[in-house]
Amino acid sequence: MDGPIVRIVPDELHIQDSSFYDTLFPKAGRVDKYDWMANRFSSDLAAFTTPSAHVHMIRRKALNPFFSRQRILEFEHVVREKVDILIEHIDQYRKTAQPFTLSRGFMALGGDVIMQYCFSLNYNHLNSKDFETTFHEPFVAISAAGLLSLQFPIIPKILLSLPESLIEKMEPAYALLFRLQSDMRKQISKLLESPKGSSSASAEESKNPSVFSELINDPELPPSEIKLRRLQDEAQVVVAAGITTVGWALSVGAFHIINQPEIYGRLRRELESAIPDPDQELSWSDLEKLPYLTGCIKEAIRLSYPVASRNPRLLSKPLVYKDWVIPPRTPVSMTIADISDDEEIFTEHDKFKPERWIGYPKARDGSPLDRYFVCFQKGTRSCVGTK
Ligand code: HEM
Repeated sequence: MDGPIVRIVPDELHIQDSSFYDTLFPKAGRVDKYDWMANRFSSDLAAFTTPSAHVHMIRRKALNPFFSRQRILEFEHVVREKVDILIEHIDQYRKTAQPFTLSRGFMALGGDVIMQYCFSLNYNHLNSKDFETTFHEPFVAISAAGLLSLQFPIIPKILLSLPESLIEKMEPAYALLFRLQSDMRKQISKLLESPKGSSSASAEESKNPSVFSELINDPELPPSEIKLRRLQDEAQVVVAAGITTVGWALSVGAFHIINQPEIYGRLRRELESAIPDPDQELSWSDLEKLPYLTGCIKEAIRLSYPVASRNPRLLSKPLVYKDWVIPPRTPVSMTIADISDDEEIFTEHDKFKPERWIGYPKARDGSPLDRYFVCFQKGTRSCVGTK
């Protein structure tokens, strides 16, 4: 097994060449996913799992407005409220000199923010004792089951036919997942039953309408797309995709910053000079202009390896790679970690080096380093939650 192209399973090729990423994940044109992989998380009707580029486009178009920069900025005050709760708890641990697991705090934060945004529901994981309750365990259990389901697609079907109480005994982490699914079902059913154009009672309670209360009223979505099962799949994927990625990136970033006094000191100095009065908050629009903070965020995401699996794509046109021409619709994959770990691009790739992102850095091949920041993937099927 040598060279940049490897046939990793009988019908799939894998390419290891960072400069080819933009070609396999283009910004336009028909890019299908591999249908063999669609149902491994038992949510085959979500935009993320949809194999067909055409159906994906319909689903993605409906999701995009909720994740625009403007919409996220309007929600900033809620994120701050939740962050303040986390900080209060950390302060208590500090005062009482009690150890605690910071990564659990970040998972709780991610869960509370995303459930509030998507459903106007407050799961209040941030106030569970020692952040005991988070979505971390159920989503890890789903990911592990997903690997098995990929090879044995019968498994999710069998699991889904068993009583929930039995599955909970086999894997207790599923208890929280079932609660989440049941809440989503109830919430979506309530929204579906409410007259078109009106928002649900729970959405009214919130200062912000929720993603799903609006999605259901999207006039451009065909009726077949506004069905309970389909919306439940979408909700589960949005929640799963957002919580563990963000929670883990924050944990990895905090680990490196806390353990390296030089990095901690430089970040602190940048923040202190930008926020001379700690009672005067700086908005996200101002924070994102701070170069060292931005470098820390990018390194945290790069080194958290958010999506570690390979990502096969099927393109409708022949793919030309060096001397090879790959026939249309051949599943071809690349893996984000291969690019994030490419020593030719990120020297000392395993080191947390925020300064590598400062200024307008270039990779050795002369392209902007940002070209190789592929943690959100690229092109038509890249992450919807980048803002
Ligand atoms: C550090 C943060 C995050 C990273 C690094 C990340 C990374 C990714 C990647 C690599 C994909 C493509 C996966 C694939 O196709 O196999 C993806 C898709 C997706 N992400 Fe994220 N994500 C992050 C945060 C979020 C957040 C906060 C949300 C929403 C609350 C979100 C929602 C989604 C959705 C819905 C998709 C599917 C998009 C589609 O197929 O059109 N992600 N993400």
